[in-house]
Amino acid sequence: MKVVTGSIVGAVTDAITVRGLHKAYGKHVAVGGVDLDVRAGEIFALLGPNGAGKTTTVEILEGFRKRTSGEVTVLGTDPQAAGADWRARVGVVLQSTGEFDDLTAREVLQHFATYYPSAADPDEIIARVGLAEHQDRRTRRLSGGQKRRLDVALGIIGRPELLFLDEPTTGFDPEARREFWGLIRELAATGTTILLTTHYLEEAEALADRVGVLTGGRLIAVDTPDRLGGRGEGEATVGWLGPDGPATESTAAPTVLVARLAEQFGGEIPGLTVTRPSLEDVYLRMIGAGE
Ligand SMILES: Nc1ncnc2c1ncn2[C@@H]1O[C@H](COP(=O)(O)OP(=O)(O)OP(=O)(O)O)[C@@H](O)[C@H]1O
Repeated sequence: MKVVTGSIVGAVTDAITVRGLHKAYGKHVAVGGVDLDVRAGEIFALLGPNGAGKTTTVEILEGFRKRTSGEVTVLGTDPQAAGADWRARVGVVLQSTGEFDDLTAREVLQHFATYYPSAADPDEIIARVGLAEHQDRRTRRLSGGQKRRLDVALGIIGRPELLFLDEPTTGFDPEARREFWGLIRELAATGTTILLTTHYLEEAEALADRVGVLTGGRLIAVDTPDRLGGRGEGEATVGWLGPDGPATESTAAPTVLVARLAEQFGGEIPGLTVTRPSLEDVYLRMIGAGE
């Protein structure tokens, strides 16, 4: 039997389709009309300040919260009405760590593997998340970062088609974060769709095919990290070391300026830099404007 994993728009299959999503907690509108498509196989990062509505949106997509109104399709099904078969196709890594205290990482994974119809080999998953050395340690004795890896392992043990990661690398050291990014890229390369929320702009830049910026319950932009907010098209800043010290100039035509400077200096321009706004620059500008 052919498994249909989402709605088909043109030639692109969508793992997630959201139209006019609203969620209110009493009088407080947490999500105020979000439209979103996440394509099958892509890594999509949802960015936004505290309280923007990311967790609410993601938990509605995961089937953990009920929406007030709007249409949501995840892997071809409305999560609010989905059953165990659908749940087995979706992996979830929540913000808070589960506590299994006296069980070892290996035992926890072996236990959770029994819940899925086609679970991965727990030993392979332990190795993939970099917990092989600590697999026989009681989980209460794992460090914060190691617990987070176990959370990720639990999210992928069922071989999900779609993986939700809520702030996956909070508390990771830089090396662990880079390793984790490698793991996420590997999962995406083998066809897993990934929706992650993060407060780390460099994480979104390193991983995401597309990013969405949510603020005040509204999605104000969706684009590739290098194009978000007109990044790459706007002015660049050219810096160099002039006779009177460091100099900078913002220009829409940096190549022309560099050529002129090269002529002035008769060759190499001392201390030359050409920079565009970082993802963080455009993100901060956007959420500032959205407030
Ligand atoms: N169960 C709830 N009851 C009432 N209000 C809630 C509830 N959950 C969230 N909210 C409110 O809804 C808004 C959106 O919260 P949400 O947790 O979705 O934001 P977030 O973008 O995930 O924030 P963070 O980055 O801090 O995790 C906030 O104003 C929050 O206070």
